[in-house]
Amino acid sequence: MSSSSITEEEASSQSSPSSTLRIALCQFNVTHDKEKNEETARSFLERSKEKGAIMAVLPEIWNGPYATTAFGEYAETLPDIGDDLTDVDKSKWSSSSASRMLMNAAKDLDMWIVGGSVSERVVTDEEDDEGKKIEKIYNTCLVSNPDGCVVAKHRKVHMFDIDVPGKITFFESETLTPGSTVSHFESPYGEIGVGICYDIRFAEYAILLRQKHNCSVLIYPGAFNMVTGPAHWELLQKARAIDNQCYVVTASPARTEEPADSDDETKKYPHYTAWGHSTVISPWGDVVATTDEKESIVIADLDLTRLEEVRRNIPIADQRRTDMYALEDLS
Ligand SMILES: NC(=O)CCC(=O)C(=O)O
Repeated sequence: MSSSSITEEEASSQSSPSSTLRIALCQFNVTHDKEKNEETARSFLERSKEKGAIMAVLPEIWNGPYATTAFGEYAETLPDIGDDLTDVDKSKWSSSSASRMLMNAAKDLDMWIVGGSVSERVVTDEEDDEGKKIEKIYNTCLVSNPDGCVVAKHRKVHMFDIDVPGKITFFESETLTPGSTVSHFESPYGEIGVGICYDIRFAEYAILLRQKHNCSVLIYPGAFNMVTGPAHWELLQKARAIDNQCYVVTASPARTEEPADSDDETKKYPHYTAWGHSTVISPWGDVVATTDEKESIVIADLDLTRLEEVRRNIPIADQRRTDMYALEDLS
């Protein structure tokens, strides 16, 4: 045997995805204090590592308030796919403390991090009537591999623009621009798809991740609310899991109550009450792990052999009537 030969065990681990993925969902209180939020996120990531997680997921908009009027103030210039910590000081995103925290944590802790989302500022080449460059703000998720390198960057595709009179009105598109990529990344656990919160309502997006990009896990950092959370959060996760015979993973901020003190700095932006309940659903539609509204780290072991079993038992992928209907990836 030559010295470059590999054992059968090594060969099988190279040719097929690893079969169990321990994932941690970091559900924590998000405050108005950016620095404090970064410290909290880092400490939840460290605790996830201590619990044996290989991958950790943060919530949607974890570095500041989830409010259309706050997105601009908290926005940062973010790295792109392929960027890592080499020469960060010379990079245009060097002032992004959120990105630095995520990439450093991934490297220090030797973990995959699906970095929830933060608001991203992009200065375009377009100019307004006064010749000033037009800026766009996106709701963006960065995924870092254990080398601290960005392997996916998802800009929320579907804007959370809803009006349920007397209950909840929210228009992300007042300040945010939608992205236009179907986002996924390769990992030792197979291809993993990424969406953000409201994206989970769109079956077509998840179907593309499964059918065109062969994803086994769909991850949605999210922040549902007290109206749609109890009604739709778990059902939507189950629907996407069953439609696509994939694991579906969500991570939400913990629920914080509206502060009573009207002089408080925290009154600067309207309060958004998150539903919480970060969850993992299996390809069969079972709840693998979940929590309530309080701070917690949800740990789940994703058995990837279960995917093959469910797909073999109910072979919808082969039974699809592609002579009757089709879904195209136009992105
Ligand atoms: N942050 C969001 O996209 C919220 C989505 C939501 O609550 C919904 O009902 O959908």
